[in-house]
Amino acid sequence: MAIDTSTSASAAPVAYGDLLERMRHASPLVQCITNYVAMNYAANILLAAGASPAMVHAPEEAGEFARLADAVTINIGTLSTHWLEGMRAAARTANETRKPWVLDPVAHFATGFRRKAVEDLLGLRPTIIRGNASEIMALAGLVSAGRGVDAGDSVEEAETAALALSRSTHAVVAVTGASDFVTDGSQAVRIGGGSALMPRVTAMGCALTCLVGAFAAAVPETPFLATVTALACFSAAGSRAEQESSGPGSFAWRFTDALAALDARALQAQTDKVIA
Ligand SMILES: Nc1ncnc2c1ncn2[C@@H]1O[C@H](COP(=O)(O)OP(=O)(O)O)[C@@H](O)[C@H]1O
Ligand SMILES: Cc1ncsc1CCOP(=O)(O)O
Ligand SMILES: [Mg+2]
Repeated sequence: MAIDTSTSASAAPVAYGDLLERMRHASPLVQCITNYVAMNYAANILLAAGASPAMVHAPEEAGEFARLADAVTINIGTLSTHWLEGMRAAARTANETRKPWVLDPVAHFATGFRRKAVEDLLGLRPTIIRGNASEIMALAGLVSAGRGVDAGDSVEEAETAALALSRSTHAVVAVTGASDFVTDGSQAVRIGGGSALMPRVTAMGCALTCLVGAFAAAVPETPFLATVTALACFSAAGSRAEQESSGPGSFAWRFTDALAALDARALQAQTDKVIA
């Protein structure tokens, strides 16, 4: 299947900086159903970016809370039956109330329980799917080299799978890694930049999924550009944070600071450099 990047977002100049300002102005309430590993980091990343996170997953309230939220993000990283019920309830409410919801299928290929959970969640029609290359390849039915939460495949190897997955689910699909790939089934962009230290900090991808939710809420008319903008913010903050980091520990907090300090002009400069 051919991948057409000639209709990419870069064909007409996109004001990514304005989309960042819109997100900050709206400060969307994002209901993040994420894993125990990611909860604290992801909440701090959303606050740094200018959104408002709420980690609400219990089945007794997740559906009700989704009525208040501007977007929902669902991540199966530390899954249990109880959590899955909450995820389904929140996704259903998001659909009923026409709000975007984002799926992060962490290591969904690893066990039968995860595979079944993701099948159920895909049936609830996510607006956006964000995963690493191994997760996206396996979701499209290909053999992947992934074993756990970290990718074993390259983004380039996952591009065709991402396109097929987007066409079959009608979701925007984002594959992340050394460079990222985003498609809505008819257009696609690649995003470079970031830092090799990013995969050495746990929950970076999970936090990014939550930020994708924030942009999807603030830019509802185009989940594709909302996703690209969230990924571009990570690219810019990653490149900046790397400059003064001495390892994954200092990188993690410098990244939070860099995301908070990122302004429209710096984001626009980064996108001019790294989006193709
Ligand atoms: N080698 C790398 N170089 C630059 N950025 C990277 C690299 N690996 C991952 N990233 C970035 O880290 C973030 C999380 O992506 P990824 O590591 O693929 O997710 P996950 O944590 O779900 O496996 C994304 O913004 C991605 O662009
Ligand atoms: C280590 C780990 N184990 C279960 S979820 C999780 C976090 C994964 O985070 P990410 O997908 O962002 O690397
Ligand atoms: Mg992940």
